[in-house]
Amino acid sequence: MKILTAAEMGAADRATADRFGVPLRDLMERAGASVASFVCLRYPRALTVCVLCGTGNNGGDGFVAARSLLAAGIRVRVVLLGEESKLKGIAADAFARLDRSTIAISLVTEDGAVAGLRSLLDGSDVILDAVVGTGFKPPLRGVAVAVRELLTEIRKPVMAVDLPSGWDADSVEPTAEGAFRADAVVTFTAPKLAHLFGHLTGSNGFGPIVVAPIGSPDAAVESATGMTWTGASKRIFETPRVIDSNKGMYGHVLLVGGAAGKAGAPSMASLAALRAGAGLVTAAVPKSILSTVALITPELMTTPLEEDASGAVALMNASPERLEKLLKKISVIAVGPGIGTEGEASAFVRQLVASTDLPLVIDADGLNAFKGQASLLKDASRGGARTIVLTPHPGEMATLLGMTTKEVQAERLNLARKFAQEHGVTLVLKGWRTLVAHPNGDVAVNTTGNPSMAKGGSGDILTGIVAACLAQEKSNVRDAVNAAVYLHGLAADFAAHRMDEHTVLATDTVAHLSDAFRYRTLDANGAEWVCGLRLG
Ligand SMILES: NC(=O)C1=CN([C@@H]2O[C@H](COP(=O)(O)OP(=O)(O)OC[C@H]3O[C@@H](n4cnc5c(N)ncnc54)[C@H](OP(=O)(O)O)[C@@H]3O)[C@@H](O)[C@H]2O)[C@@H](O)CC1
Ligand SMILES: [K+]
Repeated sequence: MKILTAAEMGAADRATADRFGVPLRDLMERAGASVASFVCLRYPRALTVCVLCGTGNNGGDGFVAARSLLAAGIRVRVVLLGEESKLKGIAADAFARLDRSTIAISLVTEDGAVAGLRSLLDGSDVILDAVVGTGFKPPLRGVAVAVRELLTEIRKPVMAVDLPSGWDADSVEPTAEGAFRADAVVTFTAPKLAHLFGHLTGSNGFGPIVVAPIGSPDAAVESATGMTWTGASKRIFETPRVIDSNKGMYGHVLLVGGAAGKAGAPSMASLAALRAGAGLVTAAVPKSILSTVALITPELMTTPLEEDASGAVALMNASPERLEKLLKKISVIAVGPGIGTEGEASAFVRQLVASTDLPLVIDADGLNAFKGQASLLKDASRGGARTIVLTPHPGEMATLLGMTTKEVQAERLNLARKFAQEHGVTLVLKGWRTLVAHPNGDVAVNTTGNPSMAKGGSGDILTGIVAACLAQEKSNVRDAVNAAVYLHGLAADFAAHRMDEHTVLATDTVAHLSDAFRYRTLDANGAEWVCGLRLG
């Protein structure tokens, strides 16, 4: 699923009309109807809905939604914010089609009249915000400002049509000064940048944002930014496995990590790789922790690595003879969890990365082994011809780039894209809205995950899931990594839903992977939930 700018959305709408013969009026009809359907699905007990409409086409969607809600047996009140004479084209037509004998319409043209809306809003079960959408550029002006202030005082759910009014559709910032509050958003055809980057819904940004199809064919939707949504890639894991499956078909993950006293990280990564569907998982860890790592689950195979004097993985493990033995029949290597930077560990990691053609996932201190030497990763990836996936958190990314974490966070999107392109790697930059930057410059934005993941072990679990997804989908690196990131956050969302977010452990996320794999993002109306956990 592509992510569009406001201009690209407008172009898609026009192309739908001009090249595919679907009148804009029909698009508006479907947009309004899909908003009404979502209200009925989300708020089945709503008896009265108030629709706040602007004078542009966003307001037009609101008029159509009002008509559809009435047809569904809901009492509807429409408030037009602005002069009726400003309505034009399809929005004016939609307004004219409202039956004033069944729908009460209020006109509000000046600030002084806004206070009078309070009882109307208080008496509604749901409020629809159809004031401005993708045609808006900040700052908000006119009566819309007073209405926004009034809404902050009213404790009724607000559902935004297309965008919460006041958000710039092209914003990649997490917050927007002066935007309407929203508990849910229904947008159309494709998400815009703000839908995936912003905290649009609820106090934490966890309310639903759904994308309703309204009749624009894929060929009419073009994006120049190369931005996509990770969730769409999860489809690759939604078809049942072939009936005569065997473990050889789902790959053999070799998890390399650990050090004396650091058995937890490789154990958790291995467990996650098994749960995420790898056919076989072997943990190669220093021999002094091998028996501890093996205890994580009996399905895990283990192989001992020699230790140096500090208890770290010794460089001799990367000799050609030892590597040949270690990597036999392996499909994906994940290196880094718990490996540390003591002793010979970093030299071992660099030697391993340089000595094999196998797909690699590099995490944690596996990444820190390349501090000041990121060009070695470029050499190893051979311009993207070989699969290397890096999974840094912002601090590890900062180390790789020789920058501060703050500088990385300020430029996440551009830095991730540039690094992936320049080094020919797939880069997973973790954090709120994890980014998956691909070697060709495309970037997928992830919308799952929550603050319960801010705990030791989360990164190790992701490493295991990425490796397992790659092992199962070796020829489809892009979808495998996007899906892994999405599934990891989704499993944590299920864990946080069932438990208090403070109490969720990284291994609880593994325990909820099954919910994540079974989850479907399409609702009964055919709308795609790009944000928010769809339950029931
Ligand atoms: N294109 C299509 O085919 C389809 C489009 N669809 C729908 O159309 C929406 C886009 O419609 P749009 O382009 O008319 O813009 P829109 O968001 O209503 O804003 C324009 C209005 O806002 C006003 N306004 C502007 N800035 C403002 C400010 N700072 N502060 C206050 N007001 C401000 C501006 O007032 P003016 O500047 O004229 O005084 C004008 O009245 C899109 O979000 C989707 O919902 C769907 O039906 C599917 C088919
Ligand atoms: K809106």
